[in-house]
Amino acid sequence: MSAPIYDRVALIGLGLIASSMFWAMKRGGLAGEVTGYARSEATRETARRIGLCDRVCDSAAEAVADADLVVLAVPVGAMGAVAREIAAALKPGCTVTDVGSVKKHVIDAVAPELPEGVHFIPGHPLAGTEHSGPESGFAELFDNRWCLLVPVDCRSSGQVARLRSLWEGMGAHVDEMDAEHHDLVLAVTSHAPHLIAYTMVGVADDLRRVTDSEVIKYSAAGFRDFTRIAASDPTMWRDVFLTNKDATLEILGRFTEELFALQRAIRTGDGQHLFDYFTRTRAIRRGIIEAGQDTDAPDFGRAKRAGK
Ligand SMILES: NC(=O)c1ccc[n+]([C@@H]2O[C@H](COP(=O)([O-])OP(=O)(O)OC[C@H]3O[C@@H](n4cnc5c(N)ncnc54)[C@H](O)[C@@H]3O)[C@@H](O)[C@H]2O)c1
Ligand SMILES: O=C(O)C(=O)C[C@]1(C(=O)O)C=C[C@@H](O)C=C1
Repeated sequence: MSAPIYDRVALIGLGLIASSMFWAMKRGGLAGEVTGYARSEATRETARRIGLCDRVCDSAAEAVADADLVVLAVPVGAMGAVAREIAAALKPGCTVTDVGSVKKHVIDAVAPELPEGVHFIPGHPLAGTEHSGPESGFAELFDNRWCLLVPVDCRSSGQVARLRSLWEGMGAHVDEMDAEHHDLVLAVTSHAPHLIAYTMVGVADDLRRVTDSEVIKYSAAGFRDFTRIAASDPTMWRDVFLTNKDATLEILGRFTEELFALQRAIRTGDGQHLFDYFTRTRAIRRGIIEAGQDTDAPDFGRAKRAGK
């Protein structure tokens, strides 16, 4: 096994993403000692019991002391407070990154808290599940998934390359993007879809109560996916919507317009509108597969190697 990319890594927040990073770093021999901290005593106890982290500390400052890489893996709304808590204990020249689902808010909240000379490189792995907490992580979570890095300071380019190697070592494909673009893209691909899933499950639940039918029991595959997504962590998603407000509202506005147009087509019996719309969306899915852009598709690796 080659030398670790970082001698010392600190994970702040010990939930799904941090625990998956820990197991993935251990799998690849990517980090020397990994320390960890979570705000709740119960989470720290669980982490110690399952061997999550080489050392679980009772304060964030203790966890980051001497770390070459500090990973903020807490809900987006808590990032600023955590940065303030660790700032004085950071090793000069270390890198601080985060894994938050929203980037502009995290940059605005974290960057002003960090001392001069610390490299702040925001990040976001596009991988997750509906589970949360220290016991939900697994080493394979990032395999063949994207991780977006959002560099904010050109003086950090050497450290960006190093962080990129860490994510690649954990199995991810890495791209760089600016924060505003990230937040708009994610509003389309992740945030609005989550809100729609939450809403559909709420609607089905209301219906069940009203009609006493078995809406959820007999749900088909598509709706089952909605219920899985709607089981995601309420704190995390509350924070996502509150901190990516503008982009999410923009996408939801467009979504509502399209929905009304489809609703009208159904009411007026405009089958042509429905057929054309579904033909267009089917072509989009097929185009994604042909371009080798679906990381779940079996031939993704081949398409990437062919430079698509
Ligand atoms: N779950 C996903 O699918 C997913 C995917 C990519 C990125 N993310 C992002 O990763 C981050 C972590 O998400 P997760 O799914 O691992 O969450 P999680 O709920 O599994 O874990 C969050 C951890 O943070 C701790 N925590 C909360 N507030 C804290 C504070 N003030 N100080 C210290 N610790 C604190 C909690 O105790 C918990 O251990 C979030 O910002 C989220 O947006 C999540
Ligand atoms: O698979 C899931 O459960 C997810 O919702 C993961 C998912 C996503 O929307 O794709 C959720 C939030 C993240 O910020 C990144 C990934």
